[in-house]
Amino acid sequence: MILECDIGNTRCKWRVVDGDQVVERGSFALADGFENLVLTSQPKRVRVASVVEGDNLAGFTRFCAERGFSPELAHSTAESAGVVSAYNEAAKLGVDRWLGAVAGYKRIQGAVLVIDAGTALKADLVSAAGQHLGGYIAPGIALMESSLLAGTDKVRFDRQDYTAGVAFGCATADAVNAGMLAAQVGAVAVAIEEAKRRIPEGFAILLTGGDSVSIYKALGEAHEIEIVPELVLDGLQWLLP
Ligand SMILES: Nc1ncnc2c1ncn2[C@@H]1O[C@H](COP(=O)(O)OP(=O)(O)O)[C@@H](O)[C@H]1O
Ligand SMILES: CC(C)(COP(=O)(O)O)[C@@H](O)C(=O)NCCC(=O)O
Ligand SMILES: [K+]
Repeated sequence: MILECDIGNTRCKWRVVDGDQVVERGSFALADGFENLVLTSQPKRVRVASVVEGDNLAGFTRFCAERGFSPELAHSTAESAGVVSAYNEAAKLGVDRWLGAVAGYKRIQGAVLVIDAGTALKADLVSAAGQHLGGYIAPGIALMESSLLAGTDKVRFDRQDYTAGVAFGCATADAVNAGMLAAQVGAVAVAIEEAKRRIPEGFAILLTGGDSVSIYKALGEAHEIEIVPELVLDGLQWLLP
């Protein structure tokens, strides 16, 4: 059995796999600490994707040390499992993006656009030949909200008090939430247009990350998109076989 962890800037998503069976899974906010990762199974290996480091990984290091785990950390490389990085400095590509690109390419076995809506909104395009063609990094919904709050005096509202969707808002909460969602959906729509320009023959679109469902709903039915909640975790088997 293997414990797999996807440690993002906001949340840790984890599961224990036994071959291709998922034995247990969970997620928690990083700020709440790794005492929230409660295992009932006894994994022998730990594979990790982390985009945080230093003090922010201290809780995870302690979690592993207390259980005698020697975690194996995935890294972005110039080539993995038939996918070639677009980055000149391949190690600088976020490992979550690299895992998503590799897992997406393996899943589709062809050209794929991977959208990951987490702390940041990411897009990554891979060609049918496995060439990564680069991508986007933009603030995600929660980062947009915190930057609006930090940079203004009067954008203040009750977090609960809004209607979901991109309809024009007639109160601050609605205007902000619709505007942020529109920005996400707009970036995804432009990513799809840019991907069409690069790969006119066509490509699959995969969507993952904590905000994937709200973006999926707001995108409408113009695009055929598959939501794959654990795409980053799926990539670990290819980088750390
Ligand atoms: N249960 C939840 N707790 C916190 N955030 C959630 C939850 N479900 C969805 N979200 C949304 O998902 C985002 C985090 O997505 P995620 O893919 O886990 O990010 P990251 O990998 O960057 O930590 C949050 O900003 C929030 O908008
Ligand atoms: C862009 C990211 C911050 C996204 O992190 P996340 O939203 O998953 O928490 C992460 O992929 C990262 O740290 N990337 C390094 C820069 C790059 O990919 O070019
Ligand atoms: K992530």
